Amino acid sequence: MQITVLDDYQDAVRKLDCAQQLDGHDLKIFNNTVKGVGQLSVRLRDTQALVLIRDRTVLSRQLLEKCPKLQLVVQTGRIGPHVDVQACSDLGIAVADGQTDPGVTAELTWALVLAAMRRLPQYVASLKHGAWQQAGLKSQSMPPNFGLGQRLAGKTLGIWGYGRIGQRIARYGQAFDMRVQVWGSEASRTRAAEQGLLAAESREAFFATSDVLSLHLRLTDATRHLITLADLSLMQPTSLLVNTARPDLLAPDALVAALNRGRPGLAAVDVFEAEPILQGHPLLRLENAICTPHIGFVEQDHYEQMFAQAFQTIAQFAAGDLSAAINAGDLSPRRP
Ligand SMILES: NC(=O)C1=CN([C@@H]2O[C@H](COP(=O)(O)OP(=O)(O)OC[C@H]3O[C@@H](n4cnc5c(N)ncnc54)[C@H](O)[C@@H]3O)[C@@H](O)[C@H]2O)C=CC1
Ligand SMILES: O=CC(=O)O
Repeated sequence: MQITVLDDYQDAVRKLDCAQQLDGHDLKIFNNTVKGVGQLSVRLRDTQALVLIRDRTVLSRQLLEKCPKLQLVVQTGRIGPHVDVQACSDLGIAVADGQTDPGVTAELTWALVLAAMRRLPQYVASLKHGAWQQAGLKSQSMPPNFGLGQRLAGKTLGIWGYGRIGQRIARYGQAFDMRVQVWGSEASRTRAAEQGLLAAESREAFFATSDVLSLHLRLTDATRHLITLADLSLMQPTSLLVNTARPDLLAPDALVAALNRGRPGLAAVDVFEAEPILQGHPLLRLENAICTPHIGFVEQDHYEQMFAQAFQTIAQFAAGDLSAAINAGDLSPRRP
């Protein structure tokens, strides 16, 4: 089979042990992202199995119709709205997705929380420049007391999106002796209350009382631009907003505007509207924002797990086994 891996922007796949599973197949790996249907269809003209990393490539009906040999789409992680599964089914293309480990993103989220609350990037940078600023960082561009950092114990952690990752975040928050509160659907709040957490009384109270507010919603039509500047403006000047979920959960430009107003006082962000983030993006310039290059899922063992699962699905498919396809029962008979 000709197997194409799109968006391997970290050039990771060739280095993985599990890539050996694809020996004997014609493997094409692209580590630059192209978005136009025209360019992508040229790239995918002879592809029979396609491996997608995250949701950078939109597989629209228009594109899929221009991929005459495509038989299988495999996502490393959950399929999202970027894949038109109905169009795949209509065209006889099997679609399979995989599990990511929620703990991997939860750990990165906590790395960001600790780094932001204790001002690690600033302390590390200042020490590298020869300054031993043990009594607090001093910089004209920082608000008063910014450089002293804040402890977690006794503070309130707010979680919106009490799913796989959100529930890990809650457990780790309890381990730091934080008061954990959940906002979101009635079901999420009920589940949180059953598990001994607090269910926030209102959206306003949730934003106003969370010292660390972490987003773990999925991006859907219902959650797109759900969080507004008005919500963020309710946060305290000492509070931290963390987004390792999706950028479009927030209204466009709301976070930068809110940080510029000092409410919340801090942000930690792993996901951006345009990735790679454009140099000169305001979030990269703001002293009170920590940014990482979408590495919530990036970790050695996790890469092996995600790709091993994807490559196993391809090997099964090549052997005629369709059991991993989420649309197996719905496939048009035009393709095997
Ligand atoms: N930074 C990174 O590398 C990674 C980011 N992610 C992102 O983390 C987020 C969470 O992922 P998981 O925990 O695996 O997802 P999940 O599906 O287990 O949980 C998502 C939560 O969103 C809630 N939700 C969905 N629609 C909602 C709505 N209309 N209103 C209120 N709540 C709603 C669900 O009830 C659920 O509690 C996703 O956005 C995912 O894309 C996931 C893995 C890695
Ligand atoms: O951002 C990564 C994901 O799995 O979602």
